[in-house]
Amino acid sequence: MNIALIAHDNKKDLLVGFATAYKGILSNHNLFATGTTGSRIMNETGLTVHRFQSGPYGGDQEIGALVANNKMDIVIFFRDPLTAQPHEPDITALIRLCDVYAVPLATNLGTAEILIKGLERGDLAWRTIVNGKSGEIIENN
Ligand SMILES: O=C(CO)COP(=O)(O)O
Repeated sequence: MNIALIAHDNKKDLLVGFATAYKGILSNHNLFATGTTGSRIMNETGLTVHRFQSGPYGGDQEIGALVANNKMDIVIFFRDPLTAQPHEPDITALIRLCDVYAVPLATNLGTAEILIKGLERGDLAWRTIVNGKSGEIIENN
């Protein structure tokens, strides 16, 4: 499965902790992230992550494009609800596209844990059936 990992600055520690805790599961999948989030996950967990632009420079939109092409299976986006972001329209657009395409989206730790445990249990196998085998969208991740 293709999994996007994104966190705003105040949530990056939380996402790195999440990625560390679930490294065993995440390492079986293709991971994608916005720029700074991806760097931190790679440096602090050792996981391989394909990095897009930083969020304010278009990273959310790049991930949104994959969602719109049904090539992203899960989005874990720990957004910061207490801090205004300069690229708020991009954030809203990504969340909207997840809803348009019924892509499982977790915006907080509680939901992310349920999602990752469901992934491990095979609850998301329907996505492979619907979309075909994922993982070939970007070879050099
Ligand atoms: O701003 C972001 C998501 O909206 C995250 O971007 P970075 O991972 O580059 O900090």
